[in-house]
Amino acid sequence: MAIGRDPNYWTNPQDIYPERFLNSSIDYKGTNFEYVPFGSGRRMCPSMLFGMANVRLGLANLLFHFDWKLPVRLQHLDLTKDSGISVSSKQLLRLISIAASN
Ligand code: HEM
Repeated sequence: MAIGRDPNYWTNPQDIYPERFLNSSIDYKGTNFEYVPFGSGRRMCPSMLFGMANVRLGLANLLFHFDWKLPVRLQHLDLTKDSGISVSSKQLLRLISIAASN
């Protein structure tokens, strides 16, 4: 089981529910061991800040320039995991982009 999906620490861990992080004290910086996207301790990712800046910059640009829709209902997304060294989805996540009018 992936650390970030342990039901001992997360309510409905398989659900897509980003709001779970609102008003939560859990962050990604390596001291909350139920959520360690960059690892923790002396071997944790040395590029955490660079990585976060790039994720935020890319995401902000995509959200600024496009409106996004799912082709299926959120509940119908197939979240089956692929096997491998890191967690990824077996099915591609397909989205519909609509040029924003800003
Ligand atoms: C969002 C982007 C990134 C994520 C989620 C991420 C995540 C991780 C994770 C989980 C580890 C293993 C930590 C551990 O063993 O405890 C790691 C290690 C590492 N990452 Fe990243 N990383 C990201 C971006 C980057 C970038 C952009 C670079 C380089 C420019 C980088 C360089 C490294 C290096 C060199 C290590 C090995 C550190 C060591 O073993 O001492 N990472 N990263």
